Amino acid sequence: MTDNAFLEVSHLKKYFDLGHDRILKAVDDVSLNVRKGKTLGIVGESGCGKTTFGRTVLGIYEKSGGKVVFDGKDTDDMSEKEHFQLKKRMQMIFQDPYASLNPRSTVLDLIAEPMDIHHLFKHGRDRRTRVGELLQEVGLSVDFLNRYPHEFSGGQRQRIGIARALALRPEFVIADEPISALDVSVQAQVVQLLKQLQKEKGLTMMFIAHDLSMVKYISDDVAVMYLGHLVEQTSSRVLYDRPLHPYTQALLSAIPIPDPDVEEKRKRIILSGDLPSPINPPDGCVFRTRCPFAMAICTSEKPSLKEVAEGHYVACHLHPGAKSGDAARMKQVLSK
Ligand SMILES: Nc1ncnc2c1ncn2[C@@H]1O[C@H](COP(=O)(O)OP(=O)(O)OP(=O)(O)O)[C@@H](O)[C@H]1O
Repeated sequence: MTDNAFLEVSHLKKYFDLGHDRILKAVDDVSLNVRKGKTLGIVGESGCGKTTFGRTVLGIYEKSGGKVVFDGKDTDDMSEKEHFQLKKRMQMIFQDPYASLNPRSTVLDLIAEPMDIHHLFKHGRDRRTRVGELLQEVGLSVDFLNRYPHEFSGGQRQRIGIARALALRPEFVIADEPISALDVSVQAQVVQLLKQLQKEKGLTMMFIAHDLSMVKYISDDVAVMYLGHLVEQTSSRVLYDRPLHPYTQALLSAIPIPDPDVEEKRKRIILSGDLPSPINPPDGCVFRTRCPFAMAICTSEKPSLKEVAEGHYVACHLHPGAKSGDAARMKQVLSK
């Protein structure tokens, strides 16, 4: 999709075998790229497969199909040594900092653990100095080295989680809903910190979230997922100015606007029904059962992801080459 891709994912699948002939298609045929040194936001409702996608990309889950190319190298062609190195180069920041930090370990041991696994230090003094540096990078005091996770607030714990993820100087970081467990007042601070660290270190990042306003702030590009499928991907600016997929339009129309005049005038798209089960997804387009514009073709044919404008990819039968009747119909529904 893009020339300067750091991560290239093609046709990635992750199916969970639930037994009794039941297969849950958590990620189904997702292709996308993350540009080097940029942040890709991944958005979609709870259960659409964002976390599974991130974990499968990192190799935490074994993929059921497809390809992951990291910095030009197919992960399937890597040697054991390269895989071990890869674990250093890719890191994850988790949603719930409390659950992901061992309550019996000190901050020093928690942050040093990934470095200990890779035997980075000969002397305890160097280990302490490096952890102190990391604490300062995430805005925490070096005085916290000997304290335990329960002594910290949610925002501080997430900073410890970020320091731990950065300990091995990764090139690629997946932040999986890093702010959803935090108070609204500290969410912006943590996002601001991630944005600053990403810029300073030239990190390539994937930011998984369902809060579209924060995604807009931090992401260069955004990918929208629905029921294990990628439905739209483009730059953050274009996605928010000109969303093309009806699902993206619905997600965006649900963000509250602080100005009451604008809020009153704008059209909200309310999706009917719940997210269908990924064990038994709809035939054809997976979104068709909730789509206000569904047509006959949406039942019989799965739309493929197509580039409708430069760098703007959509999987929807209304695009591209939508017949004038379809476009008019879309306008009509939107103006109701
Ligand atoms: N280990 C697993 N075994 C079986 N099913 C799973 C497993 N992990 C996830 N799933 C299922 O895969 C689907 C996608 O889940 P996933 O957690 O990836 O979605 P999500 O978009 O990240 O949601 P959330 O925002 O709630 O974390 C869901 O139906 C979920 O129940």
